[in-house]
Amino acid sequence: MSLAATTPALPTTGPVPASEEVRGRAPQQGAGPSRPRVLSIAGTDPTGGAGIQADLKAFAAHGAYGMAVTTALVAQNTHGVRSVHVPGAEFLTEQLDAVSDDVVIDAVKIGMVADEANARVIATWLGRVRPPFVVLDPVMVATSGHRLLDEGAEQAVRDLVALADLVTPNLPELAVLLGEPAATTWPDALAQARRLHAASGAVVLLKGGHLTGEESPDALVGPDGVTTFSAPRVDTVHTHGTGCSLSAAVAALRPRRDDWVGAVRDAKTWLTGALRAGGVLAVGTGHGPVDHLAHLPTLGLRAFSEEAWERIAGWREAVEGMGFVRALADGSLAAEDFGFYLAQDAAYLAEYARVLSRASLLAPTPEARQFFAGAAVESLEVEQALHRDWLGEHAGMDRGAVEDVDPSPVTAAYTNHLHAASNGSYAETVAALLPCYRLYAHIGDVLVRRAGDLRGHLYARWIALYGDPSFAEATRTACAFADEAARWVSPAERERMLRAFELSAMHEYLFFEQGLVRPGWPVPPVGRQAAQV
Ligand SMILES: Nc1ncnc2c1ncn2[C@@H]1O[C@H](COP(=O)(O)OP(=O)(O)OP(=O)(O)O)[C@@H](O)[C@H]1O
Ligand SMILES: Cc1ncc(COP(=O)(O)O)c(N)n1
Repeated sequence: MSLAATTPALPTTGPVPASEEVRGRAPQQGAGPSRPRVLSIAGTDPTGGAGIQADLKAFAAHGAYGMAVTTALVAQNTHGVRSVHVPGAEFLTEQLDAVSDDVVIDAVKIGMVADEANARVIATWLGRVRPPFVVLDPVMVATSGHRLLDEGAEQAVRDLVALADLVTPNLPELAVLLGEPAATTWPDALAQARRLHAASGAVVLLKGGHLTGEESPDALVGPDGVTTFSAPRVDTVHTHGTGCSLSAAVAALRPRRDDWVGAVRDAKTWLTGALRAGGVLAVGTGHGPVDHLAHLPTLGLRAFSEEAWERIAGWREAVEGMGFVRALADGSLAAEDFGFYLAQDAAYLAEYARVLSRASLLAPTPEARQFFAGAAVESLEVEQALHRDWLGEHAGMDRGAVEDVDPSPVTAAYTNHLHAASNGSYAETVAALLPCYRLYAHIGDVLVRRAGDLRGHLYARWIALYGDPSFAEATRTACAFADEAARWVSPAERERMLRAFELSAMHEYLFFEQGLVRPGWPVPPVGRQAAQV
């Protein structure tokens, strides 16, 4: 999202915040409340995409404490509105007073008011209880075409606009508020928004969702001019409740931002992500909702390492069944093939250690930093040295040649993937590193099982190393760190983690495979027949 034209910050309009003293109580001392307390005054949507239900999700998504007063009960779903029940002005007053007699309200968002009597109640309440930030979404007609505001109540909503700090009309609503025909171009809509601001004093957030084009622009029009917010138009039919969600997000953000520009910029960035993720929510068969929580970790998901392990079931089976692993288990693997494999493993571990170091650098806790730094040292010092000793002393390779061995294209592709993942987040880095632990520990088990009695086995020491309980323990720790990292990422990042894990598993397969299939690649010199290793 870019700011196409930026003007200086719009000042906060509206009278002085309601303080606790106004309500006859001692002001709070010390630290302020941990979250903004934000109220939605709106209608309902039992399918959860619009109205109060959407507002509460948008509040929560922005870390606000959400409250809600109901103007109307709406029987609706993703296809449209079936009927509307308005409990009435008296009950609305009781709800509003019940909240404001008890709770300090840091911001209020007003959506569907339903009828003139409700609008008048809200206007009276605002005159008495004036939250510091008042956002009005002048809901009139649902996307489905159903009226959500009585005909004849339009003047009452115009009066509410004059009491609001921010009003968020779409193009048809803007036209109704001005008593003019709807604008069909963005410049015409901006001119109308200027007129509404001049007539009402409220800052206008003009929404361009109803236009067509590559972008879905919005604009703040206030005393200091126009600030345009441009975001890519998401190709989706799931736009139910976007207006509700945007205005609620702005109300939730405003107490923690310096001005409306800051609040709208962040709310719009969030909404674009929520629109992108809405398609896979699978709520209803009509115009579905956006995913209000697209950016948040999902606490209910399974452990990452379990889900990832299941995802690679195919690769796992393929590795278990491959000729290289079978030959290693029954001892029939040619020394030359084993030598090539070990030399590539040494080349791989040198890079693997660098990515482990990067994981240590990115790790959020001392325990994780220590684990990955330790693993990097181990990779470099122990495993590489072991490989060199084995190759030099047992597999008959020249020690210098092993140290200099170039990574094969397969090895290079694997380590390039690891380095690329480590340019992402800590979570992605750990996810990419994990298959090396997990698959090796697994293959170690498979080898130990298949080889049976290791006495006299040509590759006994190697098999014993990977079947070692301490390696299994390190694998469990690495999984635990990956699971912990995954708890705090958004669904999109979790998907990147899974993809990184899956790609590493695929590279593991190819890495084993090159032990037997390596057409035309430079093979390090292997002189003598391997002694038992
Ligand atoms: N397809 C889209 N891609 C990106 N942003 C969109 C899209 N559709 C709407 N928006 C954005 O969603 C917000 C709401 O815009 P819109 O003009 O649709 O308001 P609305 O008609 O009041 O919404 P609602 O659908 O809830 O009635 C604006 O920020 C708008 O730019
Ligand atoms: C209670 C309520 N408030 C607002 C809307 C508008 O949302 P949309 O235009 O996306 O249907 C709605 N459908 N229901």
